[in-house]
Amino acid sequence: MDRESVMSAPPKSQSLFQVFLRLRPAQGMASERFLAVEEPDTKHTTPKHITLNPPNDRRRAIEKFAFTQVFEEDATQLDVFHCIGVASLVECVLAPHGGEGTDALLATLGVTGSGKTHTILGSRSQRGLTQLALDVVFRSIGRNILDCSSHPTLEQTISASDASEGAIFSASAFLDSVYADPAAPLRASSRAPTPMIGESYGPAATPARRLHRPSAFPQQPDVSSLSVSSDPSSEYAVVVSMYEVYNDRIFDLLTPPIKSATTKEYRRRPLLFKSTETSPDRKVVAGLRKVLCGSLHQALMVLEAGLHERRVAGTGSNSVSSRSHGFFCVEVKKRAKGNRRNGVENPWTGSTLTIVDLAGSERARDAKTAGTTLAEAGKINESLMYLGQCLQMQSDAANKDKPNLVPFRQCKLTELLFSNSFPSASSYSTAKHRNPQKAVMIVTADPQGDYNATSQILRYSALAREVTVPRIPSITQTIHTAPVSIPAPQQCSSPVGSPPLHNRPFFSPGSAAGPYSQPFSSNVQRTFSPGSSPGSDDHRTTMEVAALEIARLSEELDYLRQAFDSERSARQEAESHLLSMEDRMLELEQAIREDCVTEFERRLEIEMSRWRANMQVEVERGEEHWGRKIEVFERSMAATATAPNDENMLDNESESENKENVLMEDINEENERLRRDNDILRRELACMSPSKRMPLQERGSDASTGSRTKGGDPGSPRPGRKLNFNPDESGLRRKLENLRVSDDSASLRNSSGSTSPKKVRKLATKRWDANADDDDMF
Ligand SMILES: Nc1ncnc2c1ncn2[C@@H]1O[C@H](COP(=O)(O)OP(=O)(O)OP(=O)(O)O)[C@@H](O)[C@H]1O
Repeated sequence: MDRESVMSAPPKSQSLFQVFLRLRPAQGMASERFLAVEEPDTKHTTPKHITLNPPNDRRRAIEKFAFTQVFEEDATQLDVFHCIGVASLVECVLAPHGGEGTDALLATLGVTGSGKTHTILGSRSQRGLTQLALDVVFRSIGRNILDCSSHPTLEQTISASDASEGAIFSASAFLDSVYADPAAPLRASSRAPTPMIGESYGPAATPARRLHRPSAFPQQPDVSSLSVSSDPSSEYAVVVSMYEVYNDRIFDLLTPPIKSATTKEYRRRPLLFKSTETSPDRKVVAGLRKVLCGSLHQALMVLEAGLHERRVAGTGSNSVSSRSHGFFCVEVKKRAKGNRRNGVENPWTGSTLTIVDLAGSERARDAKTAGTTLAEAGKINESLMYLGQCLQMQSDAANKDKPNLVPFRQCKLTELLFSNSFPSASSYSTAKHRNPQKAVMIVTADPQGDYNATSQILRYSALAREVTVPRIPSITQTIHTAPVSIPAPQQCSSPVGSPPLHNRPFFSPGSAAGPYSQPFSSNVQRTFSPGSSPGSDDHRTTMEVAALEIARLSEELDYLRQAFDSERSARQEAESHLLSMEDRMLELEQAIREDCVTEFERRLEIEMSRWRANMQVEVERGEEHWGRKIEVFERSMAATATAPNDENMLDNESESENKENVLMEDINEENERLRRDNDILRRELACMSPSKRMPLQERGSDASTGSRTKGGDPGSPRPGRKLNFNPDESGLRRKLENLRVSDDSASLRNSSGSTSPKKVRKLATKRWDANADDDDMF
């Protein structure tokens, strides 16, 4: 099956991308050039093939790649614009012959710093393919374009027909919200580095800061003479939207970031790529902000605003390196001219030209990236690896009867690029069938840049590849021939461009073990040295096998190096995340500890003050009690001294002795009880460690419950009774009652010094001094 028949075959076997190669001119100190462009053969006028000569490594295979066309260093933006057929892509979108248009995709792919952004977005003096394509779109639609200012319902009708549930804005409203006063000083055009960390925005990039309106855009190259056909019976509206894929998530570039309530940082909300109610068979980026542009100038202003929000950073490989895959979408909406039918507006249909500036693959070692930028690079490399696999598969599918499934769901980038390129199951069943999108990929390369990274990109993006194994001199030859000259690599035995070129050994289809597990097979050209004798065939074969193995291993090594880079960056990302989590945990632990200490000290202080107050009450109570005792004793002594006559003397003496005995008895009892209480208090004080004590409330209730359950008087002292520290007044009073001397002494106190004779009992006499020790306790 030749290439033409492959391309015209039904969608299942269609190659999705035309692939062009653009070489970047040398800048600064040029190192050794490893890429050579082959002269076109007689049938072609433009070069299509390049050769990659591994620098300083004669053991590595020489690779030859075929592209739709190769643009050399001197090719201008206009050359690229014309040759890749941007005008025909625009024409497909405009659908000049009626009906729905065809979606078109234009993307750049390459190593970092190889010129992708230059090609797509141009520079301060040169327009890129995006600006040129927009120019052609507006020029071609001409007067058939509808504008919000002249058609007030335009916004509303477009919004109603929009499948992506986007928010439609008129250009004037959007630009007024983004740009400062038109009279404000001018800002140079083209993107500026945005100081963003992760997905948050630093103070310099807050939405409060409005941009300065660019006064003029570059006018070169000029395409004013170029316009393509549009449908004269239709009227058009142009809707522009922009988003980026950063760390595998989609962010709208035209929606301002929102300030987070918790972190106070400005953040964008990631969007979903999904099927909606109005587009069940097609995935769309849902919820995008879209701007209705009535002129080229408005569209360029929107582009400028979106580019300002795109993530870029300076790396060791490129001073303004794109850190995300940027998508710029020009939706051309179209409807039949004329009056409404039955009062209903004619329906809008539409096709989209999507222009993609992919972030470049990079090696951490060369780019000297670290932290967030290194983690970004890991994600970029990973998504580009998946893109490479998809390109490989779709190309293999184009050359086989039984197509392989393109694994485009592995990351957001490939989902966005491929998921709508194939007819969905539902669109097979329904009559409505969209034309498959037309896609052009421009691979950019620096012929003096990073050989390994360039070779890797070319391997999976080229339309075809051939490998020439270098001839390695035999050992005998080396010994017997002196001096030894390094033989030049053999040329391919078949010219590049012949039908088998569509085979690509890298990322072999159906290889479950990964891209590096498949040895070279189909298109390795075995080369034979013309000077070798037939007798050395065995040896030569062995050497060739060894050379093949070396080539395979070096390729495997390249892949592993790349995988290692991305793994390392992922690990570093995880490690930095872990570290920040550990810091957070330490902070939390510290805060909790401080809270605990404060709470503990507060409670301790409360306990101490309660304890001090109780002690004070006890001391006062004891003093009062002994005061009364002494008073009673003094009174009784005075009564004895003032006895009226001798006859009663004996009686009085005996009565006084009895009273004294009773008093001593009471005092002894009271002493006994107070000693017990005192012991209890001492014991309690001894074990009064704040951490071991129950909360006061609990203990208070325990004590009271305990005395109730024993059925006795809660106020009567018992061995083992706990002190009640209940802070409320009634508890305190109860406790004081418990500590009262006795009923007798209470009655003594109540009668204010008049001892009642009824309560006097005769008991064995006890010596006062025998109890003197008891007093020491107070
Ligand atoms: N064809 C060209 N002619 C002149 N200058 C070029 C060309 N291609 C690239 N450059 C210059 O090379 C530098 C790097 O180019 P650019 O930023 O486009 O690289 P990139 O591939 O987009 O890198 P990254 O992936 O890191 O964003 C820029 O200064 C750019 O102006």
